[in-house]
Amino acid sequence: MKIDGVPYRSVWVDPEDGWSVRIIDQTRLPWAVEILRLTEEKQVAHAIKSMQVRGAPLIGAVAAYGLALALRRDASDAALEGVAAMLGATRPTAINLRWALARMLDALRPVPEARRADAAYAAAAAIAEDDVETCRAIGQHGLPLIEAIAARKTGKPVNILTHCNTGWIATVDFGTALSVIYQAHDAGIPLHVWVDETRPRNQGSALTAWELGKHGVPHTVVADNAGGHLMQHGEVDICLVGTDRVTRQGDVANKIGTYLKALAAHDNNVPFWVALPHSTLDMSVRDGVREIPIEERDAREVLEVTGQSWDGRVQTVRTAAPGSPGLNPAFDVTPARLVTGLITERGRCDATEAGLLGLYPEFLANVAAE
Ligand SMILES: CSC[C@H]1O[C@H](OP(=O)(O)O)[C@H](O)[C@@H]1O
Repeated sequence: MKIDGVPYRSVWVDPEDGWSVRIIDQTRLPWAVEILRLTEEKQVAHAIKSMQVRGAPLIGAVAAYGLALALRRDASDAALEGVAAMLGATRPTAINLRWALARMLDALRPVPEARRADAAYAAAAAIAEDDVETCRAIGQHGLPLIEAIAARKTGKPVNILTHCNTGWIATVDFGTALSVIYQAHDAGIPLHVWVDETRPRNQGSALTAWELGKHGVPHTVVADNAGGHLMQHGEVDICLVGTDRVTRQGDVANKIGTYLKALAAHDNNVPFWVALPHSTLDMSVRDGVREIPIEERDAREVLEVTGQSWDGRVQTVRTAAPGSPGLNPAFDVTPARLVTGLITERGRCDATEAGLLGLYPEFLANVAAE
């Protein structure tokens, strides 16, 4: 996607040296576009843990490049396995991280050490390119949903509510739920996006609002707790969100607060659609509420907030009463019964095992083997 007319991806190999890895530091957005140069796997691990890069598909792609960086220095079996395990432990909920590292290990274990680094860069690039094409396709398969609503609204904008950030900076490019929004906007469909601020890290107000503004998409930032009210008053035509892991029965792990939005949507008969690439599927898990590990982040993210002061300085201030403890679960799980449907790169389906197997029959073998 473009930043002020200049095309960017959210991760890339530096063309100057051909091996270091470039990322946009998302903790500096929307106040500054700062490009970081990563040269070793520890920097990649920090970037993922600190959310300099975040977003389920993106952290998988960046971890893949982190493994390639490590293998430049040490391509031994021990290094391969050890660095993959270290990077895989950075964040527990998004299955894309494990998916990408498993794909890298499958590709690299058979390769002789002398050729492993080159093979790792090729495998990481393949993951990145797969994500770009996958996210583009997600947008295409979601577009008919917006077109159908637009047809009923006779020229009035389609009102879409989204949670967290599922845009091009949550993926290698295009995004997932936002890929649908971008394609509908670019197709000339009048639309408006309610952007959940998405406490506590404000991925909505800081990242989604920034992305949509750069692309000229009409939007309004709202408090997370406003969504139910908007739905009660007919101000939301559809909810479109991303996900960090979808289980075999269609349960959806996503940013904390998604479950509450889904409950409000269900109560107000608002369609609740979830966009995901194949790398977000976890067919090894059935009951998401019981089985998906929920990342618990530093409570300071809840007790404090980072923003820009009137004199332009980016500061972090405490908003909670001094001395009060906090709790910071970063994700929740929306049961499949609250999900209207899933939008994937292969098409749309019900949030059910049958729906997913219809789009991904290759997983049938796994299920049958159980
Ligand atoms: C395109 S999926 C993005 C997904 O990841 C986000 O989590 P985080 O910002 O903590 O990495 C959020 O759950 C989004 O829906």
